[in-house]
Amino acid sequence: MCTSIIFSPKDHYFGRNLDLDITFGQQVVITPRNYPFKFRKMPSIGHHYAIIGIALDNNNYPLYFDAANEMGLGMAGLNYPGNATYYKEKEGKDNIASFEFIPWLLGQAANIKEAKKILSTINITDINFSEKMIASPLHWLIADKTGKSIVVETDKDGMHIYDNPIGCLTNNPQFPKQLFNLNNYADVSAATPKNNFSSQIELSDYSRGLGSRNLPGGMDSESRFVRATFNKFNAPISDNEVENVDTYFHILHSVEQQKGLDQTAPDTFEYTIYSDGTNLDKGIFYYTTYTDKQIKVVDMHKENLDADDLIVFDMINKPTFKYQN
Ligand SMILES: C[C@H](CCC(=O)NCCS(=O)(=O)O)[C@H]1CC[C@H]2[C@@H]3[C@H](O)C[C@@H]4C[C@H](O)CC[C@]4(C)[C@H]3C[C@H](O)[C@]12C
Repeated sequence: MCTSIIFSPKDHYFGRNLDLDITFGQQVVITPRNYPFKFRKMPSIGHHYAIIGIALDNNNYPLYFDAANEMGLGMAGLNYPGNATYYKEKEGKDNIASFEFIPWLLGQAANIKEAKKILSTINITDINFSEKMIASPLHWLIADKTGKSIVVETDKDGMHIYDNPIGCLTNNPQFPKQLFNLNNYADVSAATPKNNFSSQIELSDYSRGLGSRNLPGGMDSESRFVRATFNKFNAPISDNEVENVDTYFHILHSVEQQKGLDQTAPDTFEYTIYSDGTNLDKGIFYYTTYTDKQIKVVDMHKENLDADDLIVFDMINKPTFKYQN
């Protein structure tokens, strides 16, 4: 499972937890403006917005999991099994394979308004990247530096583009159902609850935190959707980049999956491989990994964004301890 959010305390931070039971050898990849993006059914784009994010560098082709461009538009693909449907090529449409969707949109759109325009002519096709790497069933959270976000789901009945009023996405079920489910948690609060149970019974607030007792704690996607949304909307807001980045990671880590809790096969467990976030206003990319919670930083503007070759950084995974004696 995965969780993606946009958090807007002052600047806007967009990214995700990537939860899986296998790792692909992903890296931090910057695609500079003059890297030629090739598409299976559309003409190449020789000049485009620069992009930073996590990708699998497959023979010099960036297969992005999540990314943001230099204009402050971000996009993440999350598993959507059983629902995601990709279509046959359609005449008169821009036929884009699911693995090309992130480069196509982030290469050309500066914000949600422009993304919606591009989306109106897209047909997401069922073309596989290769025989070994078949199309993944995904849906996408897309957000910009105004704090707005949308969700794109390609279901059996066609493509849906939903405005996302809460800036959060996990996995199944469909986004409108996830949003509706929040109604069940209207009584969850950061404050000490009042006794609405009965005025005839005396109840005591024997512990702090009783207002959030009914937050769902599971690893499942509905629980993470509710928890991430509650935690985000109750998070402190600061003027300070370091404090805001720190809070952003607290939100993502509050829904992270510890190894051993989500079994996918005998002796195999899904876990949060990495958490990342881009400051959409400044083009600064931050990440942590399961084994190294120290926040790592890659500033896209410190690189030559007019280059034509991918710029790749290995993810730092080594646990860091600060010994005090
Ligand atoms: C599995 C990842 C999503 C994480 C997630 O939602 N996990 C939940 C698993 S589950 O529901 O609980 O089973 C997705 C996100 C981006 C995906 C990758 C990107 O789309 C890039 C390529 C696309 C190729 O078609 C397949 C390999 C791949 C390299 C994808 C592998 C995998 O499907 C990724 C890594």
